[in-house]
Amino acid sequence: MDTLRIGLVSVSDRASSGIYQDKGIPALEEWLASALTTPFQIETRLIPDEQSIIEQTLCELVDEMSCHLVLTTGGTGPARRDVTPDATLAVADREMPGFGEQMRQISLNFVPTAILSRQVGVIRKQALILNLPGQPKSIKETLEGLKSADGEVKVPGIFASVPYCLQLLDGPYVETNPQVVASFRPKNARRETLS
Ligand SMILES: Nc1ncnc2c1ncn2[C@@H]1O[C@H](COP(=O)(O)OP(=O)(O)OP(=O)(O)O)[C@@H](O)[C@H]1O
Ligand SMILES: Nc1nc2c(c(=O)[nH]1)N[C@H]1C(S)=C(S)[C@@H](COP(=O)(O)O)O[C@H]1N2
Repeated sequence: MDTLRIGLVSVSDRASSGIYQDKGIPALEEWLASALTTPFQIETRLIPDEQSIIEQTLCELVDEMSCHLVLTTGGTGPARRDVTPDATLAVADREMPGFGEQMRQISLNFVPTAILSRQVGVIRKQALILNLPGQPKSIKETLEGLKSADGEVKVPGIFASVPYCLQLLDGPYVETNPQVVASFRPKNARRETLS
């Protein structure tokens, strides 16, 4: 069985030039380690907010590194240099509008400025590419969703739908820790695994 390959792209002028330390990739790595119960490999890239560099990086991760999933963080807002969604759309074969819609829904429970994120989800070849905002805390918020103090899910995180999406793209069978995020797939798509 093919192992899940995940590309992580932190898009930040200041982190990529060393003005501050990048917290995006560590936050993504930490969250994935807590959420995934099936094996995965990671490729990371830290780049500035330059549309051509973002496009090249996404293409390299999907076309050459054969990633099944690419998560970006940063550069989704309205500022002039925020161009991650534009780069993502430019390399997309198809849009998956539900991901952007659901992320903004979730984020509105955390910050009123959630509507300022232009984040998108797209498919390029075999890969699902998702834009997350740049605030490191938004990574957990959008992937995992909103829970009450006793752990009850109030708004499901977008990662609930990622394993089934990857399956529909003929990618590996991915399972998650339900305490972090319960992945959902229709009954006829479920497989017994030895995990
Ligand atoms: N990679 C990162 N590591 C740590 N903190 C980050 C990172 N990216 C963003 N942040 C924080 O989140 C805030 C909002 O993110 P946004 O993507 O809008 O950054 P930005 O102000 O455009 O940053 P930059 O100038 O680095 O591109 C930033 O001001 C910063 O405090
Ligand atoms: N979950 C979550 N979503 C969020 C935020 C956040 O802190 N948490 N910040 C918002 C803000 S303030 C902006 S400007 C947009 C775009 O952020 P970006 O440019 O860092 O991608 O994301 C929004 N979405």
